[in-house]
Amino acid sequence: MSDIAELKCEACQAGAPTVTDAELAELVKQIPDWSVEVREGVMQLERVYKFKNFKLALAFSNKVAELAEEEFHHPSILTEWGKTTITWWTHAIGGLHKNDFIMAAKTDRLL
Ligand SMILES: C[C@H](O)[C@H](O)[C@H]1CNC2=NC(N)=NC(=O)C2=N1
Repeated sequence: MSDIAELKCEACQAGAPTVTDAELAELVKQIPDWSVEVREGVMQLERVYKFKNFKLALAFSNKVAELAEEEFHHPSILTEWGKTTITWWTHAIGGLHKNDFIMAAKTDRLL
């Protein structure tokens, strides 16, 4: 499979399908450091990035925020001392769209 970090997010509206189980199984292979979580019935992608202090964690959070604005797809970003937790899902469809996997792969590239 080609590198999904090279793809752009596509427009996604309510009614678009969430990824199928087969698609999920293929896509997660490209983002091995991410875990799939289910919160209140909503499937999400999550990764915790570790840093040496708060300032470095915040700098990374800000880079992710810039990426989110570029692609107009936005994560949950939790900045703490020494770590940033990024969570991707697609609010409009209450689950995972290919966009979320693209953004997870792009987030990894910001490190
Ligand atoms: C109005 C606008 O299209 C929506 O709020 C966009 C913006 N960013 C988004 N980000 C994410 N992660 N999911 C969405 O459904 C989403 N929708």
